[in-house]
Amino acid sequence: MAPVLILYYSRHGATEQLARAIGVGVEAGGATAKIRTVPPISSDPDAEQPDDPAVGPPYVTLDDLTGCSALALGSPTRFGNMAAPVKHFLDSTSGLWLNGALINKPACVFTSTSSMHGGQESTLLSMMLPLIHHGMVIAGLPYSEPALHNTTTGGTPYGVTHLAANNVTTLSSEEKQLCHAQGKRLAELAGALTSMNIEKGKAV
Ligand SMILES: Cc1cc2nc3c(=O)[nH]c(=O)nc-3n(C[C@H](O)[C@H](O)[C@H](O)COP(=O)(O)O)c2cc1C
Repeated sequence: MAPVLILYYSRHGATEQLARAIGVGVEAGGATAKIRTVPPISSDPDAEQPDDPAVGPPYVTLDDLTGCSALALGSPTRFGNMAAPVKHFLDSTSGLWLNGALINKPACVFTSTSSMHGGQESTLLSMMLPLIHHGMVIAGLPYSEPALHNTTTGGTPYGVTHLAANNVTTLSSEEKQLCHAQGKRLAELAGALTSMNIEKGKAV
């Protein structure tokens, strides 16, 4: 099966921690986790895309999206919404939309906030919208996951989250459990949907 793409933007490392923990769950679900990031946006409209980061995952390409069996998409919360670099990348995917390249692939979303009620769910919901336009199948987290009931930090049925209170990027035990569950669920859904081989069609 094609790899599960885990794509995120992270300025201070919290969203990256979620991405890596989801990757552990993906591998536990029998798939390969391919972790990628997006470049920051420059205020100079003529700026070239920077070289891949010296440390950490390389920048995503459109081929990474076309070639994945599933997508986990992560962003820090910025004013209750996804960060601009993530939206900027999504806005470059209209060619994939035209070709129906992502139709019927499962996807999940994840985010980090610095405050408990700072907009985790609104960010997650806003990140789902472009993926729904692409025809992806959104996978949240079911309440059969005990950590969803017990968490006093992050974790929502809309997708996994981290509460980075005081800028602490380390995941709580519940956040980690939910990341593993989310990654495993995504990998298993990718396997099931891939083997069903549903006809995809094109957007237009
Ligand atoms: C411009 C900006 C807007 C932000 N907006 C919110 C917000 O609406 N709610 C919130 O709780 N935190 C907000 N934060 C804090 C980040 O979401 C939080 O620090 C997050 O954990 C950063 O993730 P990262 O470590 O992956 O970069 C904001 C940060 C910045 C820089």
